[in-house]
Parts: sequence; C-alpha cells; structure tokens
Amino acid sequence: MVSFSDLFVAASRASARDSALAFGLLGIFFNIAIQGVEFELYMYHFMAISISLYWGLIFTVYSVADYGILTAFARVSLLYASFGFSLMTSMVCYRLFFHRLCRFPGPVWAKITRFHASSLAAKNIQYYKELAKLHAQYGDFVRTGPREISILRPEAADVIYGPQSECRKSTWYGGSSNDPNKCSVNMTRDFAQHRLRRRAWDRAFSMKALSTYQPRVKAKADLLIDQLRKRSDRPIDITTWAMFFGFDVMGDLGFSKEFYNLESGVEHHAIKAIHKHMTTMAVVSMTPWLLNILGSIPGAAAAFSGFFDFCGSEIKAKQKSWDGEQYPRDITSWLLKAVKENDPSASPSQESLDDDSRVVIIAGSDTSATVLANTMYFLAKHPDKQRKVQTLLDRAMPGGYTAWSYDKVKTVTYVDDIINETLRLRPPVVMAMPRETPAKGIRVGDVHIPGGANVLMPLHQLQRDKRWWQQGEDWIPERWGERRHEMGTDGAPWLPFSLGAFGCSGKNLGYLNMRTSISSIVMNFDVAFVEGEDDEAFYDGALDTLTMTLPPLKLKFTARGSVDGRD
Ligand code: HEM
Repeated sequence: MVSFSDLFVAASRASARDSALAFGLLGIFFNIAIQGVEFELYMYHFMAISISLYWGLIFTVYSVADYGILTAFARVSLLYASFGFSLMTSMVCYRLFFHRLCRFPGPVWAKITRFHASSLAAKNIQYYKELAKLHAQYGDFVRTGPREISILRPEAADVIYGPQSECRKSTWYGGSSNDPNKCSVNMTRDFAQHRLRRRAWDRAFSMKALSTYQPRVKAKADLLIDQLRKRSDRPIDITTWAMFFGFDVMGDLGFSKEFYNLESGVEHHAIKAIHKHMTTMAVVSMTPWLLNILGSIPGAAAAFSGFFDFCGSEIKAKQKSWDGEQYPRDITSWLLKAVKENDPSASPSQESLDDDSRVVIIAGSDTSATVLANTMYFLAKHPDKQRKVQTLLDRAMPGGYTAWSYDKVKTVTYVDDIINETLRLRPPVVMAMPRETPAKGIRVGDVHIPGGANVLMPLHQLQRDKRWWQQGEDWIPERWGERRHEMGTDGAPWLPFSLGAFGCSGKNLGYLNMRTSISSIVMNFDVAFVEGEDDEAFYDGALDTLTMTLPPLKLKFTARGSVDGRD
C-alpha cells in the first residue's frame, strides 16, 4: 500500500513546475472552500499553521527527498509563492467580479481589502469624514469593504438595528475573542446568549439602582463645579475636565472605586493607558482579522495592561469581599451577584467577567464626557440658548444651586433638548456599528442586500443629512421641543444609543450623567469662548476612535454669583 510519506516524497521529487502548478490549483480551491466561512476569525490559526507547515515542509523535503537545504528552501518557497499568488489572484477576481456584493459601487481597493478602510482611518483618524466623501461620490449604498456596505438611508436604521432586526453583530465583534464564554456582553454575537447576559446588566440599570447612583453623580458634579470655580480666573480645558468627570463617575458607579481625577486634576494611570492607544485601535480595528491576530498573540495587548490590570484586580478584590446580603452598590456588584447566585444571566467565566468590567468603564465614561464637552462648546457658541436654559433652570429651582434636585432638572425638558441635539451632531459612538445580514438578506427600501454581508450606517452623516434634517448642520435644540412638528424631527433618523437588543444598556445612566453635569454647570457659570481660541479647530478636529476623541477646548467659566446659593 502507498503511504502518505511515499506520496509526499514522490510529490517533492516532481518537477518544480508541476509542484508549483499543483499548489497554484490548491490556492484556488482553498479560496473557493473558505467562501461562506468567517475566515477572518481564524486568520491567527491559519497564519500559525502556515508558518509551522512552511518550516516543517522544508525540513521534510530536505531530509526525505535528498535535496540540499538551499534547494529544499527554494522549492518550498516556490510552492508557497505559487499557492499565495493563486489564492490572492482568485480572491481579487472573486471579490471584484463574482462576489454577492459586486453590484454595489465603491472604490476598487475597498472591494478588494479592508486595508483600504484602515488606510482611510489612518489619514487623520477621521474615518467619518472619509466615509462622508465616499457617500458623496458613490451614493447611499457604498461598498466599503469586500463584504461591507455602508448605508445612508433612514429606513435602514430599523432594518439593521431595530428591535425586530434579524441582523446579528458582525465579525468585528470577534476581534478580541471569538469565544462567547470569554468575551463581554458587548462582544457576544449570538442572539440567545446575548439576551441572557443582558438581563444581569439591565438589573444594574433599573430605576431603583439608578436612584442609588443619582446622589453619587451629583457629588462628582459638585466636585467638578468646585474645580471650575477655583479656576474661573483663567481658561479651562473642558475636554479634559469633562473626561475627569466621566471617569470618576464610572469608577464610583462601576466599582465603588475612586479614580481621583477631579480631586487631583491628573489623569489616572489606568485611563491614560486606554487613551494612549485609541488611535492605533481605530486604525487596526478597521481590519477585523488584524485585530483578531493581535488579540491572539500573547502579550500583544500589553499596551493596555495598565487598564486591564486595574479592572482585573478591582473585580477580583470585589469577588473576595462581596456581601450577598447587601443591595448592590455598583454595576460590577450586580454582575457579580448574578455569578454568585448561579443566575443564567451570569458572565460565564472569569475572562468574560473581566471583559465586562472593562466595558463598564469604556462604554460609560468617554461617551458621557464627550457630550458634556460638546454641549459646553455649543452653549458658548449660542449664548442666547445658554441664557434660555439658565432662565428655565432658575425658574424651576428659585432657591439656586443649593435647591438643585434631579427631579426638578427633569422637568426642564429644554435640558434634554440640548442633550439630544448635541447627540445628533456629535454622536459619541461616531459610527453605527456593523451588523451581519441574515442568510435571506435584508431589504432597505427597494434595495436587496444579500445574506452574510456586513452592514453599517455612517451615523455622523446620517444625523445631519439635509434630506431629513432641516438645517441639519445647525445646532437647534428647539427641534426637539416647540419646533418638533415644524422641523419634522419625529421622522428623521436618530440613533446615538443604537437601537434594539444590542443597543446601549446604560442609556438612562448616560442621561443621568449628562443632565446632572450640564444643569450644574450652567446654573453656576456663564460659559464663553476664550478670546483668540480657535473653536473651529475643536469642532473640526474630533477624531473617530470608535468613541469620539475631542481636541482640547479652552473655555471661560464665569461664576453666576447671584444665582449660586453658596455665594
Ligand atoms: C451619552 C452616553 C452614551 C452613549 C451615546 C452610548 C452609546 C452606545 C452605543 C451606540 C452602543 C451600541 C454599541 C454597539 O452597537 O456595539 C452602546 C452600548 C453599550 N453601552 Fe452605551 N452609551 C452611553 C452611555 C453609557 C453608559 C453611561 C453606560 C454604563 C456603563 C453604557 C453601557 C453600555 C453597554 C454595557 C453597552 C453594550 C450593550 C450590549 O452590547 O448589549 N453606555 N452604547
């Protein structure tokens, strides 16, 4: 009987041309075989196997087929080159001419490789602007990756993200780990598993839980006010102080832990570790398989270790000291409660729990902070609107800031109008995240998108497009209130928290943070631009690092002595 090694010896002794041809054909078959497989999730394994096989083949050819080491090296390299060349060529041809998305317009390079998106993101870390240019050139449906379509149509929002949507999270979410037992709720792609895990999170954001968080958010707002007051004689970078507020709130509500950013005026080292690498992540994550490879290499996430270590040690300390009798004080305690009680909604492993704890900080901090900083920008730009909200708040709380109450702030709906309008023009999660269409595909208006395609919406552009937003580029909070009907607000797409099952679970906490911080600041201060400060650089310079990263914005905060009850 002929053994495998006999076959291999025969193959390795075949002429170089025949072997190269065979490997070339293998490349084409391989490309055909992986269609329909989410291959980007297995790139790490593929590369690891390819490299091991390469050296293994050289050794085998050298030792079995009587070739010298250089010849063995040359022959195997030729086979690999032939395999790689035909794989790449067939892949390019397939993606350009036979792919199920090939009828959608877009740049040629985008149809071939995700590196195109990474290169656009790397330009100025403003992918949202690049995407806007692509839509201007190619229309409402643009092929932005070999199997990705960006859609600029309001009716797509419900189909892709709505409660009834059959689209699940795309392979982008497999970037850090493809194992649902090791990743956070946000990275969980399976509908049923996600639904189960969301229950533990939803308990952490119940009305009762929120009422226990409210005084603690106010305490942080007071700290912010004190620091702004101390510095009211000089320009203050609100981008930084809003970030301090956002992280201090989430340190407390997430872990019952102090970051002391507001007290010290210095960024906590764990937070610095996140911010330092946001731009790299923005570029790398455009090519999900690259993220997957980096995520699989032990030590590659070392750049984030300060932050990972902080969350990991906090959650472990909490696990040891957790008191099941007490009403949970913070979000991670709610997640731990589910684990300790063996609730079906519990995070399935230590890794997933660690990842969940990181989501608490990442999802909750920068998001609220960018809304706060952006709102201050808009209020400085529109002093009339600032006076209006101050007057309404003064009227609701005639006793001044000492009479501040969250319930009273909620009655001033203009505060929410301001928040919603800021979320429209400056959504903290800059792009609506990618989803994968179900096998039967989806229909957006009269356009059918086939199954197995990644679809997303350019939120930044969608929420200002003049086709459905009147004076779309202008900040007009009244469009959410008295001018709602006239400006057609209800029919226009607005989804800064996303929608449906995968939408933001911390939305109500987000509103609590934003209402508290914004109302506290405007009750205490008049906010204005510093003379000579380039406010356009702030507006134009926002970076797309998944969440929005803002440039510094120097503002002047002048105390409103007559209104502040503490003066
Ligand atoms: C202005 C404030 C906020 C905005 C605009 C916002 C926006 C979003 C968006 C767009 C998503 C969906 C991301 C995706 O599609 O993968 C999301 C998810 C999420 N957000 Fe928020 N968020 C805010 C505040 C918060 C806060 C304060 C928390 C508290 C921890 C929070 C926790 C979460 C969590 C846990 C998820 C993942 C939900 C899931 O996958 O089931 N968010 N947020």
